[in-house]
Amino acid sequence: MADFEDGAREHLLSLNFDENGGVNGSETKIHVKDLTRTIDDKGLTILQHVTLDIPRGKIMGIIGPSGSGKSTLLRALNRLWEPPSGTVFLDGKDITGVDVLELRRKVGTVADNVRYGPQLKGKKLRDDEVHKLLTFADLDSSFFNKQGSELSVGQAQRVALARTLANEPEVLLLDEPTSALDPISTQNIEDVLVKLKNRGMAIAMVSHSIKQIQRIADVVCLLVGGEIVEVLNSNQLSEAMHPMARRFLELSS
Ligand SMILES: Nc1ncnc2c1ncn2[C@@H]1O[C@H](COP(=O)(O)OP(=O)(O)OP(=O)(O)O)[C@@H](O)[C@H]1O
Repeated sequence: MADFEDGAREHLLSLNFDENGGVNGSETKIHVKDLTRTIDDKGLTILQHVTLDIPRGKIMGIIGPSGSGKSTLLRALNRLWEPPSGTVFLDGKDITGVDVLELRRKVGTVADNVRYGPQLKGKKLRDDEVHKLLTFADLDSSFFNKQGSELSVGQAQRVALARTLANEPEVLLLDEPTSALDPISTQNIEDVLVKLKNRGMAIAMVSHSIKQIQRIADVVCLLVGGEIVEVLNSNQLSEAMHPMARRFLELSS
């Protein structure tokens, strides 16, 4: 990253991650088992029997058409809704048995808007740590004192990322994290995500950009109509069999 402070990267990467922390391809961080979500009064099924492993030290891209259940799936992973059937395990432990605040600290979601602006001070970080986290999210220190209403959508996305990282999560859930960013900021954030996964973080990222998935995801999961229809290594995307995956690939080339 061009204007990246060395100290900022070191600070964040020295937070809670395993110092031996290389990539461990096969270790499952989150295991989703037979998750279904229905909205009974509307007769809607949003997720159907979803079973999935989200590995530690990797980026899992989640793709699929609009309304296919991608965000709903992400939100189940830190109990933003409680599944009526199915189980989510974090490090092998059923998340319904984990204190919900502790769970959300470990499994951080980057909200797509920041209504209350940067309030990192409240997290008992020193000012210099706050500045470093903002820098890490490709923002300069002037954002420290800005209100949410003063932020552009893209700035708000980056502030949300900084706020989430301040909690030192072990799992990062990202719902179209760069949808409002210019290509340079997008690249900077992608660089950060790759560094975080290389230090052992498990990252699940919904993205409508196949090119972004090809750039930074290790594994790709395709959701169609609330069902997982294909899981592939991202470098094998061109071998995808499902017609929706093929169509996505065609349109993004
Ligand atoms: N609480 C709810 N009540 C009724 N329908 C819901 C509810 N939450 C989600 N839905 C519906 O479930 C489906 C899946 O929504 P979701 O936001 O998970 O899709 P998505 O794949 O993330 O879509 P997009 O790519 O457009 O963001 C949509 O049809 C949505 O309208």
